[in-house]
Amino acid sequence: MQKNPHHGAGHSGLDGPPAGHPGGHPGGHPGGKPGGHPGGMVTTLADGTPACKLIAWEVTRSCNLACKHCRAEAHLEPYEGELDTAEAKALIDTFPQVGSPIIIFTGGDPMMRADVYELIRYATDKGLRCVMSPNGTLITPETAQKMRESGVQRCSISIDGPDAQSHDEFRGVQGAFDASMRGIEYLKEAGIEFQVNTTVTRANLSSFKKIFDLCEHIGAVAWHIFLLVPTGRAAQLGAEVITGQEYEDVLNWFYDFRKTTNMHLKATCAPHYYRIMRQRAKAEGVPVTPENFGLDAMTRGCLGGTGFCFISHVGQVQPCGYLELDCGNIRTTPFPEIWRSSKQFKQFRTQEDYEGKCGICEYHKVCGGCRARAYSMNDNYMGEEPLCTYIPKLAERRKA
Ligand code: HEM
Ligand SMILES: C[C@H]1O[C@@H](n2cnc3c(N)ncnc32)[C@H](O)[C@@H]1O
Ligand code: MET
Ligand code: SF4
Repeated sequence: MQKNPHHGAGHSGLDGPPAGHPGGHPGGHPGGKPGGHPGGMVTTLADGTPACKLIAWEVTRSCNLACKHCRAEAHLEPYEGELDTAEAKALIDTFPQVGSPIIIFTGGDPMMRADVYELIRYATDKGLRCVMSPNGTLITPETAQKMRESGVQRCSISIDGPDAQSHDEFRGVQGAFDASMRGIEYLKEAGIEFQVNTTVTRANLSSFKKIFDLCEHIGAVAWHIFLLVPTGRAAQLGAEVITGQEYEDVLNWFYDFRKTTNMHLKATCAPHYYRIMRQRAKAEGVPVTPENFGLDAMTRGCLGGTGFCFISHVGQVQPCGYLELDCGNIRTTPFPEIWRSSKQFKQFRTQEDYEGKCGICEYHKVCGGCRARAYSMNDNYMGEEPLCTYIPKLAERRKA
C-alpha cells in the first residue's frame, strides 16, 4: 500500500516550513486528546519567540542497560542532584508558557524514577501531551497499567538490531531484546501505542530492512531512526559513525522505503533528510505538501533550540540530549526565560550565526545540520555539519 501517493506535479524550488514556524510539528504523534492544542498548534509566542513544540526531559539518568552508544553514559546507580518531585512539578507548571509542548519523559530509563507516573498525571492534567521512552525491559503488566492511568499517549522502545544477539550486544545486557519484546506485549495489552527508535550505526546498516520488518510484525505505529552522535559512550565508537556518503545512501533509501509502508517513518536526528527529501521530490515533480509528505513537510532537520529542547536530570537546559551545552538551569532561571533568551538558543534561530556551509546553505531553513555532531567532531556547535556532502549553491558560485 502506498503511504504517500505522489500525485501532483510542477514543483517550484524549495519548500521550507512556513516562515516563523521552524519545525512545526509533533504529530504522527500520540493522537489528539481532550485539552490538547485547542484551536490548533501555537507556532509563535506573543513576543515573537518560536513556540516550543517538544521537550525531552531526562527525569532520571539511572538506567539498567549499558548501551555502547549511550549519550548519557547512564548507569544503574542513583545520580546526585536530580530534581525532586516538588521541583519537577514546578517545572511542569512553566511548560504552558512556551506553547503546548509535547513532553517526552526520557532518561536514563524514566521507569527508574518512582514518581514518574505522578509527574505524568500532573502534566496530563495541565493539558500537556505526555509520551515516555523507557527501554522496555522493566515494563510489567502493572507498570503498563500505571502508564495508561497516568495518561501516557505513546511509548518509544529502542531496538537497534533485528535479533537478540545483535541488539543485546549493542545494549550491553544479555536478555535485553527478549525483555523489551515482553514489555511491548504488556504495552499492547494495556492499550498503549508504541514506536520503535533505532540508532543507525555501521553495524546495523545492513539489517535495516529486517529491523523494519520486525517493527511491522510487532505492531509499532512508527519507526524513528536516530543517527549516531559520537558523544557520551559513543565517543569511543568513532568507527561506527557512517560517512557522509553513507548518510546520503541510507537517507535516500529511507525516502524510497517510506513510500512502501503505512507505518509512520521519521528520520529524527538526520537533518540532511529534509534536504534529500526536497531534492528527490523536486526530481520527481512532487510538491512537498502535507498531503504528500505528512508532517515531514512541516518540520525541519535539527529542531534544537527552535522547536525542541532537552532538560537534563539536574535541570540543565540544552538544545538536545546529544549536545551538552549549558543554556541555563531551571533551578536558577525560569525555564520560559531560558527558552526565550538563552544566548545559544538565539544563535540557533539566526542563520547568520551558522558557520561554514550551513551558514550559506539554501536548505538551511529545512536542515540546520546536527549541532551536536559539529560540536563533538569539530568542537564548534555553530560549525558546519561534518557529515554533509552537499555543496550549497552559493559556495558553488563563489568557487566558480
Ligand atoms: C513525530 C513526532 C516527533 C518528532 C518530530 C520528534 C522529534 C524529536 C527530536 C527533534 C528529538 C531530538 C533529539 C535530540 O536532538 O535530542 C527527539 C528525541 C527523542 N524522541 Fe522524538 N519526536 C517525535 C515523536 C516522539 C515520540 C512519540 C516519542 C516517544 C514515544 C519520541 C521519543 C523520543 C526520544 C526518547 C528522544 C530522545 C531524547 C533523549 O535524548 O533521550 N519522539 N524527537
Ligand atoms: C532516544 C534514542 O537516542 C538513542 N541514543 C542514545 N545515545 C545516542 C547517541 N550517542 N547517538 C544517537 N542516538 C543515541 C537511544 O538509543 C534512543 O533510541
Ligand atoms: N533509555 C531510553 C532509550 O534508550 C531513552 C534514553 S536513551 C539516552 O531509548
Ligand atoms: S541509551 Fe537509553 S537504554 Fe541505553 S544505557 Fe542509555 S539511557 Fe539506558
